[in-house]
Amino acid sequence: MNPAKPVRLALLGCGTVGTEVVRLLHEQAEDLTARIGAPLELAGIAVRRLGRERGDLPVDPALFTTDALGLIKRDDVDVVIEVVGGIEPARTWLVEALRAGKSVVTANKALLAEDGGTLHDAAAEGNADLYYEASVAGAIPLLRPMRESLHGDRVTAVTGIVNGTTNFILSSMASTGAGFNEALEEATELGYAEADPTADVEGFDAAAKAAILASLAFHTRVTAADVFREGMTGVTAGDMASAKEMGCTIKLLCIAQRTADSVSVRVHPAMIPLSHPLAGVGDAFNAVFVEAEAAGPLMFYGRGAGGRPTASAVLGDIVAAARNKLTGTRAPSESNYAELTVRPIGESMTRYHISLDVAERPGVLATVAGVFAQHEVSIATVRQSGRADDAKLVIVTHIAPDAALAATVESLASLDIVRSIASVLRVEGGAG
Ligand SMILES: NC(=O)c1ccc[n+]([C@@H]2O[C@H](COP(=O)([O-])OP(=O)(O)OC[C@H]3O[C@@H](n4cnc5c(N)ncnc54)[C@H](O)[C@@H]3O)[C@@H](O)[C@H]2O)c1
Ligand SMILES: N[C@@H](CCO)C(=O)O
Ligand code: NA
Repeated sequence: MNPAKPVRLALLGCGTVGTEVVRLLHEQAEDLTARIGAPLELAGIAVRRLGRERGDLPVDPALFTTDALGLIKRDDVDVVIEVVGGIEPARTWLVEALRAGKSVVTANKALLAEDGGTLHDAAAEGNADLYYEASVAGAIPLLRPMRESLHGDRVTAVTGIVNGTTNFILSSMASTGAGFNEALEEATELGYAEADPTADVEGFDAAAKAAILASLAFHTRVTAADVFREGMTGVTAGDMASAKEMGCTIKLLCIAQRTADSVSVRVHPAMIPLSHPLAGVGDAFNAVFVEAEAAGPLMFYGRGAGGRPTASAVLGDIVAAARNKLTGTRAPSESNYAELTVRPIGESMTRYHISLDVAERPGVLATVAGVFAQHEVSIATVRQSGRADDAKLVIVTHIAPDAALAATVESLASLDIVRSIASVLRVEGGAG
């Protein structure tokens, strides 16, 4: 029997993830051929600069090029793999590939969340596959279940830890008392962080992933701009200690919820009880809970970052795209029929943990309690610790609209008996 014609790949980017894609393609070549029914062949690897030492990579140095667009346009390229990142020139490259009917495999959550619609439209125009499993939760097979297995059910909520870098930092702060900068430096050395780690610690990366997850879960286009985002750089060792006193820990959570006609999507630090399954998710691991009406609660867990774990997800998409090329079939296209409106953060129901430094005077507690009553926010617990002429109040509320909780904090800040608002953290998962 004639050997099947190879499926030819163009790899764009050869960094933390790209180098591991090259290694896995080499290490698993025989098995991949058996699974696909044809060999995979690298047609070229686009890099930013030639000549950089890549001697340890099992690949012909002649494959490297700085002309990514020229590589994409070659007739002998069937599948384009993008692991460069950023919005441009990645968007231009992928639109060119998709419109030309070439399958695309990408890990680029920033681009998918910023302008996924353009990519999906180009895929429809070129009748091409667009796969992006690696863009959310790294190695975890999460997106294909969301865009295939759960398409017969009604997903109502997706909650989880979807950024490995910040989970590594928060877990280090909670377990070893490590400082923020020290933990971020280690996460960067381990290959978890984005090229600009601000994307991780300010919540942009998690917000991008939340938008992608919400779009798939709720069959409606959600972009990064629709996601309420608060990073974790404001989380202090004091917050972590206060959480521990309450039998809690602090995680950067992504929370996407839908009602009949709308969705709300938010990313922010939150206090969760140590008994919550997400509390035990450490290091750069991710974990995502999906609530579906027929299936009930589902949990996905695994390595959310790192070159090799992420390359596993990229390879899975490459195999799927290659199989489709051989059989002339196509991945499920975008499903955005629901066209749901996006609710503002103020309508989200949550609880707050508020730490105040107040003057040590009679009536302070009554005045503070009056502010909560004024905004119709019910107080669940108050802890007070006095010092010479000032005191610390730690207040945990019952559930209330975020707008009422935020207005309460604003009113407290204007009181002269409130020296400072040391911290404000949302409380999720039945904490406190
Ligand atoms: N690192 C992870 O754990 C991880 C996990 C999931 C998704 N991702 C995503 O995968 C993508 C790549 O991430 P990474 O960690 O490998 O980043 P990286 O910075 O290690 O690698 C990106 C590579 O692209 C190259 N590059 C930049 N501009 C280029 C250009 N114009 N032409 C060719 N090459 C160019 C850079 O030189 C670099 O080698 C990003 O979108 C990232 O968000 C990363
Ligand atoms: N910087 C990202 C990489 C994985 O998407 C993270 O830490 O989760
Ligand atoms: Na994934």
